Amino acid sequence: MSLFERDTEIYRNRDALREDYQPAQLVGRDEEIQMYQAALQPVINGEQPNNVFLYGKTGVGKTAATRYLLSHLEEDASEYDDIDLRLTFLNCDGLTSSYQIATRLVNELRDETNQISTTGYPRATVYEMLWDDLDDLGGTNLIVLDEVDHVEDDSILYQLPRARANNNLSDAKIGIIGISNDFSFRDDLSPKVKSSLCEQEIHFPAYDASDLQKILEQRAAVAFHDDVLDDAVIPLCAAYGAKDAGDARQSIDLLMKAGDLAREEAETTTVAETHVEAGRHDLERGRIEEGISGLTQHGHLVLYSLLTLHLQDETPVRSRDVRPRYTNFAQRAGRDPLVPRRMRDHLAELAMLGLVSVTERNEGRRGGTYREYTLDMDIELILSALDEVLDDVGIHDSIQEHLLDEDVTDENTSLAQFQ
Ligand SMILES: Nc1ncnc2c1ncn2[C@@H]1O[C@H](COP(=O)(O)OP(=O)(O)OP(=O)(O)O)[C@@H](O)[C@H]1O
Repeated sequence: MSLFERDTEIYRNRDALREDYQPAQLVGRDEEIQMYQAALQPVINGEQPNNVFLYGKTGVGKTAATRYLLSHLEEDASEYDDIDLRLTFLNCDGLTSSYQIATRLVNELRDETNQISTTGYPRATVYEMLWDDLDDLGGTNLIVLDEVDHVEDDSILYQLPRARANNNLSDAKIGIIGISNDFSFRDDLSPKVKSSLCEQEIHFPAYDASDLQKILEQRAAVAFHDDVLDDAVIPLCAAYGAKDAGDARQSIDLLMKAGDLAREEAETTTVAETHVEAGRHDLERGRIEEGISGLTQHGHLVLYSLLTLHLQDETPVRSRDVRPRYTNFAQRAGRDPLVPRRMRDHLAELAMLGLVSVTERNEGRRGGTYREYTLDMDIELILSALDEVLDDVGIHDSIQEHLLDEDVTDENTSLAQFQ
C-alpha cells in the first residue's frame, strides 16, 4: 500500500476554507458594499477617486470586500478605453514609517531593473520619485494600504491623499484605500490627515451568529461534499464565532479544524459536533500558547500569580492584592519585581489577550473606581503554556492537582510555605 493516498471523502475543495480564497459573493454585507461601490464609482466616470477608509474589528470582511470590489472594478474599467486603472496593494505590517511605505510604492510602480534601495535617500527625494513615477505612468491609481495602523508617522497618510491638491501630481489621479482594525488609530489621527484620508469612512460591524451561519453555509457548499456535515456543525461554529468576536476568519478556521479532525479518523465520513468541540479546544490552545509565549517573563510571573490566586478562590482580585504573590514569585525567579504601575500594565496586557477579564468597581460614595481581575481561561491550557516559569519559580501548592505531568512536581519544591 502506498504511504500517501488521496482522501476525498470529507472535502470537495478544502482550499475554499483557506484565508486566500476569494468567495464569489460576500454574504450579509450589502449596505457596506453599496457605500464602498459608490465611493469607487468616480473611477469609472473618469473622475478623481475618493479616498476611502475602512475600519472594523478583525475578520469582518474589510479585505474580502476590497478584493471583491476592486476585481470587479478592474474588469469593468477595462471596458472603457479612456480609463487606465492601476491597483497597488500594500500590507503595512512590517512597514512602520512613511519612508518605508514610499520606497515600497516606488518599487511597486517600477520594473525589476529599476528598483531603488530601501535606505539612504532623504524622505523628500523618495516622495519626489513617487510623484514623478506616478505622473509618468498617468491614469488612475488606487493604492490600498491594508493594516494602515502599522504606519507610525502620518506624513505619507497626509501626502498621498493630497498629492494632487498640493500640486505634486498633475497627470496621474490617485485614490487611497486605508484599512484598519485598530479603532484608536482612527480616533488618534490628526484632523488634517483624517479629513483627507477618511473622505469616505465605512464601518464594518462584527458579525452576529446568523451572519456567520450564512457565511459558513456558503463556504461549506464549496468545501465539503454534500451531507458530510451534521446539522449542528455550522450553527455551532457560528455560535462560537459570534461569542468570541464576530470574526468570520475564526469561524471558518474552526470549521476547517473540525473537518480536519474528522478526516484524520480512519472510519469517519461525517463531521460531527464533537469534532467542532475538539477543534475549538485545539485552536484555543494554539492561541493561548502563542499569546503567552509572546509575553515577557514578568508577564508570565503576573499570570502565574493570578492563576494561583484563582485556584485559591481569591479572584476577582485587585492588583494591590496580586502584588505580594507576584513579588514573591519574581524574587524566587531571581528577578527584581516591577513597580506597581508596570505590574498593572502586564495585567492589562493579559486582559487584551483574553486570558484575564477586568471589572471596574466603585468604592462607594467618596471613593474612586478600581479594577478587579479574574482568570478567564481554561486552567490546564494556561498551565501547559507556563512551563518555563514553573521551572523558574517552583510549583505552588494550589496547582499540584492540575499538573498531569508528575515529573514536573517531582523536580520542583512546593511553594506553600511562602504564601
Ligand atoms: N461577508 C462575507 N462573506 C463571505 N466570506 C467572508 C465575509 N466576510 C469575511 N469573509 C471571510 O472571512 C475571512 C476574513 O475576512 P477578511 O480578511 O476580509 O477580514 P478583515 O476584516 O480584512 O480582517 P483583518 O482586519 O484581520 O485583516 C476571509 O476568509 C473572508 O473571505
